[in-house]
Formats: sequence, C-alpha cells, structure tokens
Amino acid sequence: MTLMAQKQSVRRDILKARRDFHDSAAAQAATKAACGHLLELLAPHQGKAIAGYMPIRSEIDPLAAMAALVPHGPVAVPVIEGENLPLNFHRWDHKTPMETGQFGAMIPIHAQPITPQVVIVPLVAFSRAGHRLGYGGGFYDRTLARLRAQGAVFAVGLAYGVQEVDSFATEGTDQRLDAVVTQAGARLF
Ligand SMILES: Nc1nc2c(c(=O)[nH]1)N(C=O)[C@@H](CNc1ccc(C(=O)N[C@@H](CCC(=O)O)C(=O)O)cc1)CN2
Ligand SMILES: Nc1ncnc2c1ncn2[C@@H]1O[C@H](COP(=O)(O)OP(=O)(O)OP(=O)(O)O)[C@@H](O)[C@H]1O
Repeated sequence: MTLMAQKQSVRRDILKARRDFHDSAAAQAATKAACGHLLELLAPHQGKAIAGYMPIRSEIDPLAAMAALVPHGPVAVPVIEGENLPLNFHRWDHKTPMETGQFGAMIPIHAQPITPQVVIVPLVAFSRAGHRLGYGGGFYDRTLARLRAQGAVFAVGLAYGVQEVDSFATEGTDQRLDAVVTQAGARLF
C-alpha cells in the first residue's frame, strides 16, 4: 500500500468514529471538558496571538475556548489562499461578520491578517507520537512549516479521544503537534 493509501484508510476509519461520537449524547460534555483543558493548557500563553478554527462537519467545537481567549489577545481563524499554499489567519471575535469559505468553514468577510504564535489545529486523527492527519490538503503541514520557519509557534491539536490511533505512516512534510487536548486532558509531546 502506498503512503497516501495508508493515510486514506486511517482517515476513513477515524472519520466514521469521529462522526459516531459527535452524534452521540456524550459529545456535548466532551466538548466542554476539552475546551476547559485547552484553556488551562493555554493559560501561560495568554495575550499571544492565537489561531482557532470554525468547526466543520463532526470536528470538535473550539468556539467556547476561543471566546474565552478573546479578551486576552488577538484570536484568528484560518483562511485558504489557494491550493498548495499555506493558510492565512484573519482576526475573529464573536461579533465578526462571517461568510462561508472554501470547503465550508466560515471566514471573516473583512480580512485582518494575524501571524499566530499559538495554533489550535483541527484534525481527523492523531497518533501517540503526536503526528496528525487532516483532510489531506496538506494545508496545516504547509502552514506550520512556514510559521515554524519564522519563529516559535505552539501547535495544539484539539480532538475527541476516539480520534487517537497508535501510529500511522508519515512523510517528511508532516508537522508534529506540540500537544493534543481531548476531553481526557492535555498531552504534551
Ligand atoms: N474547521 C476547519 N477549518 C479549516 C480546515 C479544517 O481542517 N477544519 N482546513 C484544513 O486544511 C482548511 C480547509 N481545508 C479543507 C480541505 C479539504 C477538506 C475536504 O473536505 N476534503 C475532501 C476531499 C477533497 C478532495 O480530495 O477532493 C474530503 O475530506 O471529503 C476540508 C477542508 C482551512 N479551514
Ligand atoms: N510543506 C509542504 N510542502 C510541499 N508539500 C507538502 C507540504 N506539506 C504537505 N505537503 C503535501 O501535501 C499533501 C497532503 O498532505 P497530508 O496527507 O499530510 O495532508 P493532511 O495533513 O491530512 O492535511 P492538512 O494539513 O490540510 O490537515 C501531501 O502530498 C504532502 O506531501
């Protein structure tokens, strides 16, 4: 099996598990618990520019944590600039007028670009070693590579516990996470 086919097979299995959990009665409490753990983990980073994301499909919803961070410093959300390009981040708060962006995630109508020092990363699957798999566009891999080339960045994956896998095949461009937060707590890598 090629590397891409192996990743695709993990994506398919974990997306089903994520969807099932997201649709279950346990999802709401898990989201609340994970947002609490995320805020605790990010307390030492308060005041830094922080990128979150607008959830799509069965992704865990980070908005409660993002809203709590807004009074402390700039919060931003990802915006696609084009295929094979890193993401940009535009400033967000709960009053920002939004429109639907590519692939369905909401983006601010008026762009206020931000360079984040902390990135809350959406993901499909994560491994015990701190690797992540997204939807396969390579957007976050390119984005974290660029941010890390520019300076220190703390990348924290946010996920339901069911998205963990022992390991999966990786390639050189796969960017590791610094931490993952689930409803069970935060893990540093
Ligand atoms: N909430 C959220 N916002 C985000 C991302 C994300 O993963 N989550 N992104 C992170 O990159 C970017 C959006 N990128 C995305 C890229 C692909 C697909 C997607 O659904 N892909 C198809 C397969 C596409 C194809 O290969 O033709 C799929 O999974 O069905 C979704 C989002 C920016 N914003
Ligand atoms: N920095 C990079 N430069 C060039 N190509 C890259 C880079 N990062 C990733 N890629 C390529 O992008 C493609 C998709 O990568 P991958 O399958 O790891 O995406 P993903 O991590 O699931 O997606 P995302 O990062 O958007 O969540 C792969 O072909 C990979 O080689």
